[in-house]
Amino acid sequence: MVFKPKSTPLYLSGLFFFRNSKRFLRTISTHCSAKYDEENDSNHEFRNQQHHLYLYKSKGQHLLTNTRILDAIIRRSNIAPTDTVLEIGPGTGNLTVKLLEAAEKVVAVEIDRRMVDVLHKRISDIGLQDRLHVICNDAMKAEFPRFDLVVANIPYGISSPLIAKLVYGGNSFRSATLLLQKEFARRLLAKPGDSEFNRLAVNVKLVADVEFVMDVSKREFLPCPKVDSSVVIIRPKNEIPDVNLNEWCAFTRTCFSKKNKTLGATFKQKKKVIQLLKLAETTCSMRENALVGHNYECDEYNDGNNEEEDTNGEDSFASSTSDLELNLFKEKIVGILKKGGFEDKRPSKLSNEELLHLLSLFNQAGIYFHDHVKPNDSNNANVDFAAAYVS
Ligand SMILES: C[S@@+](CC[C@H](N)C(=O)[O-])C[C@H]1O[C@@H](n2cnc3c(N)ncnc32)[C@H](O)[C@@H]1O
Repeated sequence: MVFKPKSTPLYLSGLFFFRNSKRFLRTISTHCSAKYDEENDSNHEFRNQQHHLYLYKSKGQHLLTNTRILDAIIRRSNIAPTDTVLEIGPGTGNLTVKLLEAAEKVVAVEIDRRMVDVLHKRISDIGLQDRLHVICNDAMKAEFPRFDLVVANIPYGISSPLIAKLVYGGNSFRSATLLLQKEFARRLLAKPGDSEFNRLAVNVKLVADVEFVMDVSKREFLPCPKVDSSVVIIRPKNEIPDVNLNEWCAFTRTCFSKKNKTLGATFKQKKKVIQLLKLAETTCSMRENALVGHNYECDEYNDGNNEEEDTNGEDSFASSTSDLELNLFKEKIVGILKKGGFEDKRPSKLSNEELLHLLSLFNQAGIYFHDHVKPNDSNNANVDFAAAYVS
């Protein structure tokens, strides 16, 4: 039987309706004319003309409408009836309704006030408003209350910083089931030696395990995006290696700055040698000051992670440093790489254990990558999670 769309306009609530038939979904999608109005809208908005609802591409507003997939996400998330679930980007609430059926409470963080209004109305209509707490804010700025799990179809534009915020931001939770752009999910799941292996995977793997759940076709969203998606589950590890996380993130940033170059080539660059020498001297003087009880402020130094900001400081530092000093320091670096057998290795082929070993060799030799390393700074209390992600 072929579904024939009614000629009457589809109301906003049409975006809530679930159908298992893909044919129906495609028909709905065409019929509701959530269309990409490129001629009239240079801001690339999707425009639902009948309902005056604009779905912003820039906010990643692609609503997941297939019940079968929503149910599979809920099933794989292992939600207990006592759980508080954090949902980032609830939109009109297709997933939120199902989360509320499975969990005790849902905390939803949504940036778009119009979506929040629609969500409140929808959840009140089914009488579940007491168990929903909505925070109308940017998920990257919001402070998350306590939660047990994350389950979300997130806006893909914030995938990297959001994952860094979750796994490095000091929250304690069991797992995060996330719908991500397929290519991004592949990068997150990549292993050493895979062509997609990168710093994001390395940083996430240090503190969490990532499991692939399923691919989701772009046809399951309204309006249809250009890319396919995948669901993954991220589970924070119970035990993480004893390493300063800020130091680790700065180290992997250096190693993967040219991920297909050998570590020897990366570390021998003059700019890198100057940067590390400056950090080594800073750290050394910080330690000396700490020993005599001084309070030190490092405002005059950059964090070593922003290469552009570093340039000025390094120029003046370089001009006050002799070539001999620089060469000696470069030899020290190369000696460490050789000692560990890393000089000809490429970072994209190294396991986290190997990278941790190299970092410990550097640190033992007084070479640091993050400029706030203090003698006993091992509790990682203030991890700069923003430094952990790759844009
Ligand atoms: C892909 S849609 C998902 C909607 C809904 N969860 C679903 O599956 O149908 C992403 C949602 O995230 C919201 N959003 C976009 N950027 C955000 C941000 N920085 N913080 C919080 N929410 C955001 C959008 O307004 C949109 O409602």
